[in-house]
Amino acid sequence: MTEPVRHRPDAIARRGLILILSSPSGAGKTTLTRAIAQDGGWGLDLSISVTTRARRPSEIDGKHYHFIEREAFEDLRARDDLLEWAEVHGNFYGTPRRPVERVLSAGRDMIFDIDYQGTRQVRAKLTDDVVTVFILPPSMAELRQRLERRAEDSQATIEKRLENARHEIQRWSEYDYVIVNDDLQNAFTALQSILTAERLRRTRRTGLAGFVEGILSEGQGS
Ligand SMILES: Nc1ncnc2c1ncn2[C@@H]1O[C@H](COP(=O)(O)OP(=O)(O)OP(=O)(O)O)[C@@H](O)[C@H]1O
Ligand SMILES: Nc1nc2c(ncn2[C@@H]2O[C@H](COP(=O)(O)O)[C@@H](O)[C@H]2O)c(=O)[nH]1
Repeated sequence: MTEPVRHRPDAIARRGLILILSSPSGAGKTTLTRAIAQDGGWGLDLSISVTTRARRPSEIDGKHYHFIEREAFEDLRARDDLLEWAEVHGNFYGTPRRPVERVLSAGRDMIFDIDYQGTRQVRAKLTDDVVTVFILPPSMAELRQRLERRAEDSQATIEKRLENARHEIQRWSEYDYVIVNDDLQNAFTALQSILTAERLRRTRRTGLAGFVEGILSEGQGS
């Protein structure tokens, strides 16, 4: 008896995607971004931004951000080395272009933690391959508590970020998905579900036609 043919669904080729998380400061996007990127099972590359903001005590240069001077930021912009950039809370932030191009051309996925201005720019450039998620806090009071408990910014910076949060929260409707980060584990599960579903999208799976042909050709011409 001949062995039944076993097609391998995990080998179906697909285009890489960019998963963008945005939120007001303190809603938890960095926590969620890092949790899913550090879980090797998800095979996500994390985009490391450049910023002119001062490093927080817990941050490591090259891991959390590339901390650079304003002049170096202007040089990157002038050379078109940034995929997108924005001024947020009085500092400049940008996504280095080359790592993104490398990851996408290898058919892998990348996760970004960027604001709504950057999200608009990336979406305009890479329309089909961008999935956007907005993280909401359960309340303004909880947002304040999280920023104060995190204790990484001065009180003046926290007040400024809370003021900006009211403006940023109003961008929620520009996003494909919205997660309310009340319980962290629930929010993480929701994020994993979004990634799983988006990876299964027919339009992104360039190898699907070949896979179907393989199934249909079984037993033909033998
Ligand atoms: N569901 C949650 N419940 C309670 N605390 C949380 C939850 N999610 C995140 N936090 C905590 O809230 C704080 C802010 O989270 P995080 O730094 O991820 O926010 P952020 O949106 O990335 O903010 P920023 O834009 O300022 O970097 C952190 O101390 C984090 O541990
Ligand atoms: N447009 C971009 N926004 C970015 C980028 N990297 C981070 N950010 C956003 O800035 C604020 C503040 O971040 P923080 O680390 O200082 O708290 C937050 O909304 C980030 O998402 C970027 O490369 N481009």
